[in-house]
Order: sequence, then structure tokens, then C-alpha cells
Amino acid sequence: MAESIAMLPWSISSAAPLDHRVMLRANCSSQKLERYSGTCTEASFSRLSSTQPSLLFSNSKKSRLKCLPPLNVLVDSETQAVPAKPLVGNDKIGVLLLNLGGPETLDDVQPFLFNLFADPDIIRLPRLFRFLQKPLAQFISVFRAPKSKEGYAAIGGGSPLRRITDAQGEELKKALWSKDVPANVYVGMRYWHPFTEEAIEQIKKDGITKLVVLPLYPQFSISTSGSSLRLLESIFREDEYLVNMQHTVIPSWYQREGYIKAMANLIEKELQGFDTPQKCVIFFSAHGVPLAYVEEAGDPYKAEMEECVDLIMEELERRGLNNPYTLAYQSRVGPVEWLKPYTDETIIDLGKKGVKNLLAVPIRFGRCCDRVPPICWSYGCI
Ligand SMILES: C=CC1=C(C)c2cc3[nH]c(cc4nc(cc5[nH]c(cc1n2)c(C)c5CCC(=O)O)C(CCC(=O)O)=C4C)c(C)c3C=C
Ligand SMILES: [Fe+2]
Repeated sequence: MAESIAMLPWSISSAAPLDHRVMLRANCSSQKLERYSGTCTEASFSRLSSTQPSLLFSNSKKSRLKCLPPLNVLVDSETQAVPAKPLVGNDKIGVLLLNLGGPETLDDVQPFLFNLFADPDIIRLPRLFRFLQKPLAQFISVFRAPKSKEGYAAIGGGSPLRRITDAQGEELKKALWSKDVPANVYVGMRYWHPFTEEAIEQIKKDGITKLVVLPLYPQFSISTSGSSLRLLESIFREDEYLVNMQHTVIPSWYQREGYIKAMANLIEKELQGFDTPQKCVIFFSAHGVPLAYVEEAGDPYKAEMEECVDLIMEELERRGLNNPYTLAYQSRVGPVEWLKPYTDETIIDLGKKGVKNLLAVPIRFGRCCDRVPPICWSYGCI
């Protein structure tokens, strides 16, 4: 089995994104395509409709225009005008960071799981059976809680996600202010405090007039950014203040140069810790989703994840690092088939093939933690 296993520290982002998906009016045609180009990121909630999932989650490659919008501009939800300096007149700028949320104590675990499983983007029941969503969520959350609690107990008794996301928000705010963009940054979690609804209340209290919505998931999935954006869309639809507020959405950003280079930097640094770095297998492990999300609902998650890994590997190759690598998916829950290959099976295969040096890269994780990384937690004994 593997002689050395190194882990990259969890440091880029906390979770994963919804593509296109929300984009109904993108202004990309004039943008030059470049290596790190990705899907257009501008979207207007006012154009979203949760009753039209095909508009949100088309998996047609053709419908996904490529562009490279600068992150530091605001796109007017009505006109798509892109002013060089977004701060005009009395505008108050806000950035809303969306994330999953996590239980802060072991007592929070079951209610957190209830919120998660009550989400129709997580447990996708046929329309006829939707009335069962909450009873089912109650049942599964009670059933799952002991196993989840074990995991959270192993990483100090709660999720570090709020702390990490708050810290990211603080750093983002500092970076924006240093660029003369005096924006407020808000954190809105999907399944635990501070809930998205709480962030929106604060945004209204602060009188924000222009809002950038940034899910902290580099790659889009129906179950992560998709769910958060759908919730946001329903909040916006019912609120006169929000409907009239200019806003833009960054659905995914796995292809951004800064992100790819940051991942490559971390990998390059960790490889240096091996005796024979060039022989080390780079093992990307990502949170999975049920296969049906991709094959039936058109979730772009798998495609974005694979493209992301390719981009990171290309960046490493440009630096003269030509290591073998593999991508596998973990964290499956329940009886249905999830994205393959599975992480546990892949690790065993690598061991059988005689791989002695493995660098595990938690590219998109569930129970993430800087103290006990989940891959050690779950697979350390294999
Ligand atoms: C049951 C379906 C689930 C889907 C689909 C799913 C997708 C998904 N999740 C993340 C990121 C995270 N998930 C986290 C915890 C978590 N996720 C599920 C289930 C699904 N996730 C459960 C039951 C749990 C709770 C923990 C457990 O019992 O295993 C977390 C951790 C949050 C924290 O506490 O810090 C993250 C992050 C992604 C990226 C994703 C789809 C791509
Ligand atoms: Fe998850």
C-alpha cells in the first residue's frame, strides 16, 4: 500500500458550483477566448425560474458560451453595462458569499442534516411524492446523525466551515477595499447559521444597492450552488427591494487563473516533501453526487470537475511536473449509484498496482477540516 500519503491543506475554498445554468442573458460574444476561459458568469435572478429547470440546468455543451469576465466589475442586471469603476454616486456595494453551512456543535448535527435532506435539490423526489420530503428528511437525519456525529467529533466537535467562510469574507473585504471598492461582504449559508435569509435581511438593512452573488463552490452542482441560487431566486421574487436591486451571479470559477495557479502552487509545494517527487501519484478526491444528477438532470459538476483537474495538471506540466494523476469521488450517501470511480475503491486499486507515494488533493470536499482532513479520517486505514 502507499508508503507516503501527503495531504494538501484545505485552503482554497470550502465547498463547490451551478453552471449556466442560471445564465439567461450573457454578454460574452465579444470576449476573447483564452486558456482559462470558462462559462459566462453573469446571471440575473429576475430571469430565473425554478419551474424551468431546463433553463437552469441545460447540459448542452453548445448552450454554454465561453467567456472570461473580469471578477472586479459589476454587471448591471438590467443593462449588462460594465462600468470601469463600479462605485458611482451613492451606490452601496455588497458581495454575498454562499456556502453550505455546517453544524457548530454535536447537538446541531441532526437539525442540520434535516435541513440538508429537506432540500429537494439534495433528495430529488418525483413531483408526486414531494409531500414525503420532510418526513423523509426527519427519518434520514435521525438515522444518519450518529455516523455524522462521529465524523464531526473527530474534527473537534463541529464544522469549521463558518469560521473558514467568515475568514474568507474578511480577506475578500480587505482586498476589495485596497482596490478602492468599499464593499460589504455577507455570508449566507444554505443549511445552517448564518442562513441565507439572515444575510439578505442584513443586506436590506444596510441599504445595499448593487450586489454580487458568489457561491464559494468552484465547480457548479445542482446540489450546491444550484440549490443556494434557487433559494435566493425565490427570496428575490417575493421582495420588492431585492427585485429592484442590481445584482449579478458568479455561478462557477474553477477555471479562473488565480484558482488554478493556487492549486498548482499547493501541489508543487507538497510534492517537494517526497523523496522521489516525480514518482508520486497525484490523487484528486472530490465530493460526489448521485449519477442521476449528471445523467438525468444535466448537472455540469462532473464535466467541470474533470476540466478543472485537467487545467491544474496542464499548469503543473508547464512547470515541468509530469506526475501521474487520478480523480475519484467520495462521500456517497444512500443506496443509489454515485459518480465513479469511488475514492475508497481507487485507493485500493492504486495500492494493488504498487503505488508507494500518493499526494491526496481534496479538490472538492465534504467534511473538511484543517486538523483532520477527511481523506485520512475516512480512508486512513485502507
Ligand atoms: C445526500 C446527498 C448529498 C449530496 C448530493 C451532496 C453534494 C455535495 N455536498 C458538498 C459539500 C459538502 N457536503 C457536506 C456535508 C454533507 N453532505 C451530505 C450529503 C450530500 N452532499 C451530508 C449527509 C453531509 C453531512 C456530513 C455527513 O454526514 O457526511 C459538507 C460539510 C459541511 C461541514 O460540516 O463543514 C460539504 C462542504 C458538495 C461539494 C456536493 C456536490 C458537489
Ligand atoms: Fe455534501
